[in-house]
Amino acid sequence: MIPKAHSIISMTTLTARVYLLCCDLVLWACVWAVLLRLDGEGSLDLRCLWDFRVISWAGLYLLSTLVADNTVQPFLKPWVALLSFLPAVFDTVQTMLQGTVRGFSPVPDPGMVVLSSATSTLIYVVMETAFPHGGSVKGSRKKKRDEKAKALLMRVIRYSRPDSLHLGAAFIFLSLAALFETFIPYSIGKVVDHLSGKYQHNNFLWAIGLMALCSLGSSMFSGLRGGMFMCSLGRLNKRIRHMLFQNLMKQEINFFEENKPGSLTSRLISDTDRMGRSVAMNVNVLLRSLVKTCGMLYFMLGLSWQLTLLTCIEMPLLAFIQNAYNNLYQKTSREIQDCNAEIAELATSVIGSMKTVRSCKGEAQEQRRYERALNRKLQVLTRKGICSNVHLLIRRFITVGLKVAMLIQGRNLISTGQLSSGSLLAFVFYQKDMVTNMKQLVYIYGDMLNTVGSAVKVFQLLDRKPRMREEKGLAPEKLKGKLTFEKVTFSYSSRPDNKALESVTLELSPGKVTALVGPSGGGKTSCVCLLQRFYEPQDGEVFLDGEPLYRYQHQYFHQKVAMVSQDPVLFSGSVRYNIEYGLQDCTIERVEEAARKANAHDFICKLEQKYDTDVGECGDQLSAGQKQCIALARALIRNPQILILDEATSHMDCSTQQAIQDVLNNITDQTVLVIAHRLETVEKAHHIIFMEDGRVMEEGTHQQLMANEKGRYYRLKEKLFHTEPHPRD
Ligand SMILES: Nc1ncnc2c1ncn2[C@@H]1O[C@H](COP(=O)(O)OP(=O)(O)OP(=O)(O)O)[C@@H](O)[C@H]1O
Repeated sequence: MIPKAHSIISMTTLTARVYLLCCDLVLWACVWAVLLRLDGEGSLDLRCLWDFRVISWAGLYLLSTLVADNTVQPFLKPWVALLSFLPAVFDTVQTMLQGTVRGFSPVPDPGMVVLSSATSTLIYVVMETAFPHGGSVKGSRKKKRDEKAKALLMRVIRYSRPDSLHLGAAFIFLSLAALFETFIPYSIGKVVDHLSGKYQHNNFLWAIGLMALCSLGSSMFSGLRGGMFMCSLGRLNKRIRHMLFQNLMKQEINFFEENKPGSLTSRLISDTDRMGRSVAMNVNVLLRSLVKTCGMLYFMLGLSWQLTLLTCIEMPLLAFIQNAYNNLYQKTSREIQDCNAEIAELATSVIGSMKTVRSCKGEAQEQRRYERALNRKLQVLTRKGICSNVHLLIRRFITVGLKVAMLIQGRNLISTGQLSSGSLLAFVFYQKDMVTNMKQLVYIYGDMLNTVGSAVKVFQLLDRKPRMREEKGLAPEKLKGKLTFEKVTFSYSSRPDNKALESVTLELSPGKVTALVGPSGGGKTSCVCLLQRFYEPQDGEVFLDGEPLYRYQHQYFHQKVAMVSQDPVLFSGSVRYNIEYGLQDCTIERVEEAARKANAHDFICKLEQKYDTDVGECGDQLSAGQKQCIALARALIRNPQILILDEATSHMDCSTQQAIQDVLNNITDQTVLVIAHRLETVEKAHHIIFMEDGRVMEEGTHQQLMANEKGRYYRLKEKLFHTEPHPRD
């Protein structure tokens, strides 16, 4: 409170006030001088007085934001509002009490100015005490949240900049539609007046024509406006999704391990959609409501200022209730979003691993998990429903009460001849529309801040920088392919305490086949992952031809390094598409040659549409061995300098394995790394590295390692390779 109290009496506040007062004085004087010249009396009727006050308030409000800083503004703004409206309210109430309408001066009483200052100070102090704006932790947190939401909203709007042409056209159609719509109740009132008074055919026809024109115009421009906004929404959605997907593609593998596919797809699909809606839909409704409200206010004041005043009482009450409801709504919406992401993730993971679930008899357990997730969502939805109903009830109560008061006052005005029955009917239409519009205005603001919650998640993904060292674009024409691990230590981010590799030093030479062997969990696949730059080592470095891997250009590097894994991933599409994946302008001859080398050509030719046969979702229509053959062909077609086979032949039959062995035997200048449990492959490797517990334990040729009868390789060979073929191969 102390800094606030200080701001109330500070010199800055006083200077700003004096400055604004002077500006207002100039305005009063100008209007007064114009009036004196026009009618010689210098007075206005009540409606013009209100119009003038609204305009002067808007001007002073704008000025106050320009001349004062953030600390002074919260105090200055209520003062500006009071200074502008208090004299008009005073004149209006006095007129209501006395029942006579007289001329009103645009220049307020000096006492009124003092009263405005005193009242605004008092209101400010009371409000600050009752609802601390920035003083309390909760208050400042809410303020910060709102500011953040507004900043995000502005960012969403900035993304709509390329659609400014569409949005501009939409705004023109919107204004025209709102204008025509505003005229409809007025024209209905005129029709009723012509029917109830003395009938004049021409006037009646004119009124009917006006009504028809307004309805037609409103429908036509509404349609055009809707179409334009939908088009902008579609374009914005497409842009955001594309950018998001582009950024997702750049992320390191760790990111995809930390974020489940379900929640990422939810961000990509529903959150981008919600975010887009916050702009196109809400801005559409917001602008339409704003334009309509201004137009209707003008007509309503023209029909009866007393009834307009009654209508205006409803607004702050509804706004207050809506504000409270918006906070609750935002909270529950966030919870529902989380529940949806959880449900989607659960369903995706279970459906994606149905075979495992079935073989482990996990159906009942998964059903229970899914039901629990659904129940959580149901609870939040029920809570949301109850809040919404209570909110609706209170709103109805206020609306009905004020409508009754308005009709009683309308009846009084008709009996004193101040209002025609047609005008009352028109007013009732306006009032109904006005309340709906105002509700929409308040609701839309809340909903915009609310949908911004989705924007937060989308922007978080959009702004995320991949946690990989920036590549330096190295792409030498000639690559030897010498790979070296120098004291590499690495742990996965999900298990930072478990060292998958510890101070590993090894070398893979060009023209040689190196085999990595060792017990399960020894670190063989982790080596391969580092070689592929899926992860970065915490310590040490992996070099290719003496340069750290990260220095190489991404495209270049993956063109030179090809890998076939134990469970290769095929994409839904033809066999040919899968073999030439990522290559451009690849001839069928090259595809066939690669397939022949991988011993895949024969079985492909037996397929119904040969190379054009669809392999199904993830290659489901092929056997595991056939998938490995196609993956091998995909690697060989690239003619890579470095070929990695991670138990790549484990599902292949003996003849295929033999064919692969032939490929390996014919290696001349390529660097080949194999992880295999098959004796022949390992035996024939030029160099064998034995890994255990993330460390290199032994290395050498088969003969060298077998010479040590107490060695780990010897024992492993005895244990695993005593029968041929090995069960895993
Ligand atoms: N994605 C992962 N997240 C966390 N830890 C992992 C991950 N992958 C492997 N590990 C751990 O890293 C260590 C080395 O595993 P790695 O897969 O490299 O062994 P491997 O020798 O290839 O085993 P296998 O022969 O069974 O394939 C193990 O302790 C393993 O539990």
